[in-house]
Amino acid sequence: MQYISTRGEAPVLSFEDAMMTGLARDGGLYVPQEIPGLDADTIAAMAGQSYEDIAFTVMRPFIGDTFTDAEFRELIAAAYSGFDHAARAPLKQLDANHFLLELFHGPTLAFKDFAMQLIGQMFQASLTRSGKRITIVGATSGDTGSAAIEAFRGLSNVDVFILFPHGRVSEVQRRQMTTPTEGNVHALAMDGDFDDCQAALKDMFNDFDFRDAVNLAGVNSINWGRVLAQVVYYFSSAVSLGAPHRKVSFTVPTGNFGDIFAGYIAKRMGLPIEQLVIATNQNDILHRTLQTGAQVKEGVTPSISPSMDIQVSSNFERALFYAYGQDGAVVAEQMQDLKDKGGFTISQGAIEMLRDTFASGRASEDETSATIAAEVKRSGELLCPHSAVGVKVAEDHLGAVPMITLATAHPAKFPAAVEQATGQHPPLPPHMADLFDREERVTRVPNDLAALQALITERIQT
Ligand SMILES: Cc1ncc(COP(=O)(O)O)c(C=O)c1O
Ligand SMILES: N[C@@H](CCOP(=O)(O)O)C(=O)O
Repeated sequence: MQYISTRGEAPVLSFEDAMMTGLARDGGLYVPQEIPGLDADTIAAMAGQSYEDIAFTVMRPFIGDTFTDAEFRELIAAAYSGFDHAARAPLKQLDANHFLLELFHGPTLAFKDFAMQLIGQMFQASLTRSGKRITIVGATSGDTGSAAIEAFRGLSNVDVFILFPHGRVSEVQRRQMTTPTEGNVHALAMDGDFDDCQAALKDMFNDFDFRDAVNLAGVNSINWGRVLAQVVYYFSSAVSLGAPHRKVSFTVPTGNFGDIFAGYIAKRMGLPIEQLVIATNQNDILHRTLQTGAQVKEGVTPSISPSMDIQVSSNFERALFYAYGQDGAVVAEQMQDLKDKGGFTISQGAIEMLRDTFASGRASEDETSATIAAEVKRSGELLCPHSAVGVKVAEDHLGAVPMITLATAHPAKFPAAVEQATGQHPPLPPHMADLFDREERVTRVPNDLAALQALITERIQT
C-alpha cells in the first residue's frame, strides 16, 4: 500500500513513512493510493467479534509490511487495554431508530484516544527500530492535545509540544494538558484561535530547515494513521446493528473533518452507509460549503462546544481530493486560494459528489443546550455539548435507516455547559478526580512562528 499527497507533488511513501512524516512536503495530506475494499462476508463475520479483532481486519490492508500480523495485533491490544469499557465503543439506544456511539471511554475521555493510543504504540515500535528521536508538535482545540500527551508522556525519544488557543478550551481540557509532570511534555497556550494554532503547525512543517532539524512529527489528523484508526468504530457499530445486511446512517459532530472523513473511508471500503451527516456548531463553514458550493472563511466565534470552534477544516482537503478525481493540482490551487483569498468555489462536478456523499446541518448555542437538557430527561444520557450538536442535527435527518450519532467526548470535560443546561454537575472519573488539585505547568506563547520555533529548538536541546 502506497500513500500519495492530496497536492500531487510530494514523494509517494509507505504507510510507516507517511505516518512518521505527517504533512506531505508539498503541503498536502497523505491518502492511500487506492482504498481497499472489504467484501460482505468479511464484514458480516465481524458480528460478535471483539473491537480489537475488528480493528485488525479493517486496518490490516492499509499498513503494508510495516508490522507483521502478530506485531500489529499486539499493538492494537496494548492500545485499547486502558479503555474502561469492554466494548471500547458501546452503542446506546436513544430512540426507536437513533443510537449513540459512546467514544469517550479512553483515558482522556474523548474519541481522540481511539487513534492516539494506537499511534502511540505504532510510533514507539517504529522509533525502537529506527533508533530515531522525534519532536511532535500538535495543535489542539482541546481534545487532541490531552490525548497526544497521554499517549507520549514520559517517552525518552519523543518531545511533545501542544499548542492550544489561550482561554478557548474548557478548564478540564486545559488542566489535562498542563498538569502532566513529565519533562518531555510542553503545553503552550497561544494567543489566537485553533485555526491560528493549526496554521502555525503547518508553517513549521513547510519550513524544511526547521522540520528536518528537529525531526518534526505530527499527530493531528494530518497524520493518516489518525484517520485510519477512526474508521474502525464505523464498522464495529454498523455491524452491531445488522450491517452489511442492513444499511445504517451516521451523524458526526465535525470540526477538522477527520472523524467524518474516516466514515467516508468506511463507506468506500464497502460499509453500507446511507447518510453521512456533518453536524456543525455555530462555526458552520462546512455546512455553508455544502449549501453554497463555496468555502468562505469567517472568524471563529467561541461556543459551548469549543473543540469544534474551527473554520479552516484540515481534512476537507482530503474529501476535495476525491471529489476532484484525485487531481492534486486543482486541490493545491484551491488550498492556495483559501490561504491567500480566504475562500474558493468548488466545481459543479465536485460539489455534486460531495452532496451525494455528505448531508449537513448546524446547531445553534440554544439548540445545543436544549438538546443536552431534553436528552437527559428522555433517555437519561448526559451529553457533552459536541455530542449534543450531533444529536440535534441527527434528529433533523432521521428516517427508516438506523441513525448512529457519534458521542465524541465525556460530559465531564465540559461541566459548565452541561450544568447550565441540566443543573447536573458531571463528575470526573476516579483516575482524574484530583485534576483540580494538580499543579499546572504552561508557557504562554505569541502567535509568532519564529518565536515558537526558537522555543521548541531551545527546549529540545535542554
Ligand atoms: C469532542 C469533539 N467532538 C468533535 C470534534 C470534531 O472532530 P473532527 O475534527 O475530526 O471533525 C472534535 C475535535 O476534533 C472534538 O474534540
Ligand atoms: N478538535 C480537535 C482539533 C484538532 O483536530 P485533529 O483531529 O486534527 O487532531 C482537538 O480537540 O484538538
